Amino acid sequence: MSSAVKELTVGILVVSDTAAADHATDRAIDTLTAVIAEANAAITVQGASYEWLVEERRIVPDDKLRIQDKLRDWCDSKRLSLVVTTGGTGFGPRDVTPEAVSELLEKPATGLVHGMLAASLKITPFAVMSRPVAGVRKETVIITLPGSPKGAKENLEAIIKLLPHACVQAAGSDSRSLHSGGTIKLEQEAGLTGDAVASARRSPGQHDHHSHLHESGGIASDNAGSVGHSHCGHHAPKPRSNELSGDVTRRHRSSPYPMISVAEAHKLVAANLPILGTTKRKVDSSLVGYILAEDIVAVESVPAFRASIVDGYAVVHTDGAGVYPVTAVAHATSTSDAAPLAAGQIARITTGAPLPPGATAVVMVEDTRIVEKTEDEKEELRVEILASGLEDMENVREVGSDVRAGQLVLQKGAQITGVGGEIGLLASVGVQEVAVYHRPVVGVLSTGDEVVDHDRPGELKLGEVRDSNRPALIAAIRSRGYEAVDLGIARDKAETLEEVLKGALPKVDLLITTGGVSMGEKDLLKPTIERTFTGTIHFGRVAMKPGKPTTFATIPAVDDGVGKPIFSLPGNPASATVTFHLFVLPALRQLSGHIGSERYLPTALVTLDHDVPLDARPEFHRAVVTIDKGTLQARSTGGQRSSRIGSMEAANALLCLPGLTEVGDKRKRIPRGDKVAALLIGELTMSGV
Ligand SMILES: Nc1nc2c(c(=O)[nH]1)N[C@H]1C(S)=C(S)[C@@H](COP(=O)(O)OP(=O)(O)OC[C@H]3O[C@@H](n4cnc5c(N)ncnc54)[C@H](O)[C@@H]3O)O[C@H]1N2
Ligand code: MOO
Ligand SMILES: [Mg+2]
Repeated sequence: MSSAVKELTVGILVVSDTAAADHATDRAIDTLTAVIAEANAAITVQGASYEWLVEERRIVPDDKLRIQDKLRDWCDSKRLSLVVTTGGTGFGPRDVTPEAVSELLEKPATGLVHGMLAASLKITPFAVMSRPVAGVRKETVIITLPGSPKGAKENLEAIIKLLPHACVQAAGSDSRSLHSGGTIKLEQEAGLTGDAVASARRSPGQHDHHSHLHESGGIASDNAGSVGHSHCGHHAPKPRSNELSGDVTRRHRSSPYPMISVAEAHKLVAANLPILGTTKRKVDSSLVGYILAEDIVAVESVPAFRASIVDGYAVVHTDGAGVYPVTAVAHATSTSDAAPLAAGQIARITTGAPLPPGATAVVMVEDTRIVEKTEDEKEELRVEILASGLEDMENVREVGSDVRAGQLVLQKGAQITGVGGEIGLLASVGVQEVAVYHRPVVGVLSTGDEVVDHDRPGELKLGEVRDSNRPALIAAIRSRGYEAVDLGIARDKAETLEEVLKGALPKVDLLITTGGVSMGEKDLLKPTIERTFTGTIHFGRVAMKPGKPTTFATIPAVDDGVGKPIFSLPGNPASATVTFHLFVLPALRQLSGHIGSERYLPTALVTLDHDVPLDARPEFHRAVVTIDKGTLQARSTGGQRSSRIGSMEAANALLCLPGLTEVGDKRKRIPRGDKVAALLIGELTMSGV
């Protein structure tokens, strides 16, 4: 495959004892990756277009041999175009980077050193305390940057515009290190920790994420970017996934997807969902779950007439206590001209009935006594009013006293709940149709040669697995009021997957697939999304258990439609259901009009009924939360292995447990009685019921 844009591959080597001991302390990789990504716009050298591609990131201690080892690998074997080191350039006894680099350089590049120093001196006189070196080894340009992310950034920015020229020259015109866009390097290798440092390819303006295993597994606060189409004029990143060729020796041996935190994943989802349109719907029970796309004002007043609040007698309130003739009867039916009431008269009236003209209050029947009846005893002729000191309009609902015509009754963004209040309100004020946000239609696809329909008769053959993900997810989707389209099972063949996705995408607003997202050679989803559908994979690994390979991608809009979000969830059944509740449900809620933190399921602090062990990764531990004398008590559902769908049985909460890396290895369990945050995924029940 050839392309006009050639790649200049980059390695970032952080030299720091501190960062090597705890990768979480490193900020340089993110900073430098961002500088490089920003420099990517329109690089041309001798008429050819290039782009930077950060292919290696590594953290090593201040150790000359370790530094040199990496440099030899990156320059001699991997033939990267550029290596930037950061750290170890000071005067301290452990600062050895310039020495380590100098010994390996074949050609020094004093000009680059001058450029960096001159730029730094403009900012701080302390630049003289830095000892940068730069030069060429084989086809690779190497530069050393100071250790502080700020200093490293300033130095790199000072020379980055010139570096493409230096790299192209160092490589020779058709060097093997200038890869055509779209090719994958076979030599790509694992990061030092696998998780902590992974290579990523990003286009300018896109965020880059490397591991933050220490970050909380909790829910992102609502500071996501604007919601819109996924391709906002940026060109898509180059595919990172395995090739579709099926050649097992060409697959990755470490995941090319950076491990990001749950909070980062939430932000990426929120920022990359499309906006679905609005639609008009009748006010009836089918409106439950929809979110209003307009402010609603009352068409009519409630009550529409002056109405009695009680059963009793309409009176002129100034008449006071005494015996009065009953001159009329007012029932709660539609009557035209009711007979007017004069002072000294009363009229029998029922709750909700219109007050006769002239009446100014109603006395409850309990506060009256019959004085005289008709001969057949069917009607009352005279009644004694026992109550005195009545107020004007006592026991009367004035016209519009509940809601006035024209009054705002529901605001745009309000959800029509199954509790009934909103539908009742709309119905009462004469609103018969409302504009609501479209509710996403969700396609659910299982993948895997081993997966068979759950209701297939007969025994399972060796290796076969009944499809539990599809029925479980479809049930979860429908129970939340969204339409689910059952897309069946796709076999592990690139063409099949492609065909199924092509057929399904136009029919759905969001697609969920399960299986085939990890490291197996039959894990075809990521390459199919990236290569066949030119989709963008926003993340392909999340620091969480279960659900590590959770993948979120968007496929660009075709014609004048909107882009389609795809969640490729892990095949393991507990992983699929947990990640559905954690990521997909908030996405569905956002698509259907929930804004801000409302898109997330609620969380509450719950008290542990027993000790809970911690995992290395932040864990979403399935639990049953019950209300016990007003407090929330949590009990684990037992074995939490990702394959065990039984861990979701009866679960109504996911305990958000920190990873061991976050709490320090000493605290291996959270003791009984401690409170932890729990994501409430189901209804709460009373304990002992
Ligand atoms: N070398 C590595 N292997 C694995 C890693 C890793 O990081 N490196 N991650 C593991 C984790 S964590 C998970 S989770 C799984 C995810 O696997 P995939 O998403 O690729 O899913 P499959 O390989 O297709 O299947 C996994 C498992 O789930 C069963 N499955 C699949 N679909 C269904 C279904 N619809 N209903 C019921 N069960 C299903 C399937 O038979 C497998 O047993 O990868 C680990 N591997
Ligand atoms: O992340 Mo996987 O879902 O633990 O088994
Ligand atoms: Mg797999």
